Amino acid sequence: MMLTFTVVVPAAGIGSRMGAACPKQYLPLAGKFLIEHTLDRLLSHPRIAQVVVAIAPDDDFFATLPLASHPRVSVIHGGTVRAESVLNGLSLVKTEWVLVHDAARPCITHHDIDLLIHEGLAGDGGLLGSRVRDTMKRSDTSGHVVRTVDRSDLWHALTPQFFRCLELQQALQDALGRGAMITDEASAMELAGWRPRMVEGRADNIKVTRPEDLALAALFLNQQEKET
Ligand SMILES: Nc1ccn([C@@H]2O[C@H](COP(=O)(O)OP(=O)(O)OP(=O)(O)O)[C@@H](O)[C@H]2O)c(=O)n1
Ligand SMILES: C[C@](O)(CO)[C@H](O)COP(=O)(O)O
Repeated sequence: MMLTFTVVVPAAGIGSRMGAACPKQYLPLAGKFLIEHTLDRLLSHPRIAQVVVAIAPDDDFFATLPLASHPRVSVIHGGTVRAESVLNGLSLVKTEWVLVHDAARPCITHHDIDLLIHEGLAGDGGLLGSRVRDTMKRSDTSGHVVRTVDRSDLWHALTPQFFRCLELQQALQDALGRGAMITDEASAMELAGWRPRMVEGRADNIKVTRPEDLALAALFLNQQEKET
């Protein structure tokens, strides 16, 4: 019997760095809304049984999308920070393992999802990442370079991130309770003493964050279509 999973999609952000008139997940991208690309990629994966989308309490747009009535899509209200949105989403998860994937990452591929599941199941779970390619610098508060940082084991943390649901719930609750700075699920799991696996994924699995990212995401989506 093939193990299937739920994906929690945090989609309750406002996209402040995008500076658009609407939250970035609802910006047009390659013929549909950004979030529709992300959800289509997830729902078309054979091992994804359910997608739980965490939307902002005042989001009345998601309900207008055809995907809102998809039988394998559930909706819940997100929180004021991403970790709260994820935690709310986890309350609807019925599978032992859960993936968490940003709504703002539409270029995720099935191959990378398969890689993450395979590696994550062998241990405490894991996350997709891409190795840093540039020379890395640390600056001081005045914006002057302080020193060059050894990049040999530095990664960009991506999503999906993949963990046992109960362990992730506990780790997020503990981290939020301690007021810890949690920007991804792995940081909560690390704080709880787990050792998430870093799984090298595609660097085109970008998070659409700033205006210039939209054209890049369109290019990557188009390129990926040609690869299939
Ligand atoms: N309270 C929040 C904040 C963010 N997110 C989601 O987390 C993902 C990654 O966060 P980010 O790229 O930072 O999105 P925003 O918070 O919307 O962007 P910004 O920081 O520029 O406002 C996004 O899909 C976003 O919708 C969420 O569900 N709940
Ligand atoms: C989870 C994440 O995509 C990992 O890189 C990222 O932390 C989410 O974006 P944010 O700007 O940190 O909310």
